[in-house]
Amino acid sequence: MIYTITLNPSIDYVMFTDGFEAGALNRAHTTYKFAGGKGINVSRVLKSLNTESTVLGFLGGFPGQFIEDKLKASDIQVDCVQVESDTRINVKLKGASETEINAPGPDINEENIQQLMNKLKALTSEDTVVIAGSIPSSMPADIYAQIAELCHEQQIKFVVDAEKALLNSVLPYKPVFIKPNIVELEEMFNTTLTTDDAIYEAAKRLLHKGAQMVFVSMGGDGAMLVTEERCLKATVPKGQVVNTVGSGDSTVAGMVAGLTNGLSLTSAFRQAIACGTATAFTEDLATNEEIQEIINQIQIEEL
Ligand SMILES: Nc1ncnc2c1ncn2[C@@H]1O[C@H](COP(=O)(O)OP(=O)(O)O)[C@@H](O)[C@H]1O
Ligand SMILES: O=P(O)(O)OC[C@H]1O[C@](O)(COP(=O)(O)O)[C@@H](O)[C@@H]1O
Repeated sequence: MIYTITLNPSIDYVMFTDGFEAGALNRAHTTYKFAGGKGINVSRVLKSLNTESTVLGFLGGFPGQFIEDKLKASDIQVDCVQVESDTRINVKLKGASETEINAPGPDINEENIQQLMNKLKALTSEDTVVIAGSIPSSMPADIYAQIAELCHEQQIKFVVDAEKALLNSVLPYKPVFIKPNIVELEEMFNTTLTTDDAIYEAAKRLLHKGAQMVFVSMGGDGAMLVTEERCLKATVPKGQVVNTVGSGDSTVAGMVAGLTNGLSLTSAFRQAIACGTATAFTEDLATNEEIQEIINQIQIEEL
């Protein structure tokens, strides 16, 4: 079974305006409320790819209930720890450009953390864990390392999509892959990376620190997948970008589903990119139909 862990889920409140102006009264013409947070998005796209997963993490209050109801309505299994304070609501403003405001998240206490760790202790080498997204400020900064260490000890395959410090903390435990976007990769090395060679070299350094594969997503510029032996570069088709929220998570889902379902590395990577781009071109996360429509337009070259 695939388990996604979202330590800090969110309702994503997406507001489309005709032009967003800071400091002015803006009116939205269309709004959506989505069950969000990185691991949850991964589970939602896995479902579209006909791949089962269970959502783990913390949910609280009416936003937590909304998320649980939405996931269950989509026939996605949920086994979250219930917490006292409210799950956050993140605001995504769509005007001429995209503006996001992500909230810090609820209070999570030691008992809540233990409840989650106990669930993870039941997993085995047959399972895959995806840990993704920020941590509420009330949680210990080494929680990713703690989960990664547990996965390593129990031979559970695991994948990580999070910011710099969290990514760095899991490398010694050998994640199957990590997915920094290009900005996060630059932050990890405190430099700008403007050529394929520079991105490849940075990814290689993360392999040497313990990652089995590094998946660098680059928005409309596609992505690069670096392993010890191979370097694949994906180019995406041009299209109407509608809402890129969840694009990165969609790539993680496409890759995890591909690896789990026995696709070749190239096919898994192509599927991952198709998921990311199909999501960027639609309001919500991509459907299977939208992914299949685009998959043959994804170019993969071996560098
Ligand atoms: N403007 C875009 N045009 C086409 N595809 C996009 C665009 N933005 C994102 N994507 C797709 O989504 C993937 C992940 O996007 P990215 O912005 O790098 O991730 P994250 O959301 O983690 O920052 C990209 O590799 C690409 O496949
Ligand atoms: O946990 P973080 O880093 O605050 O990110 C949470 C946000 O990221 C998302 O999971 C989208 O992530 P991506 O656009 O990187 O795929 C939203 O659903 C959510 O609001």
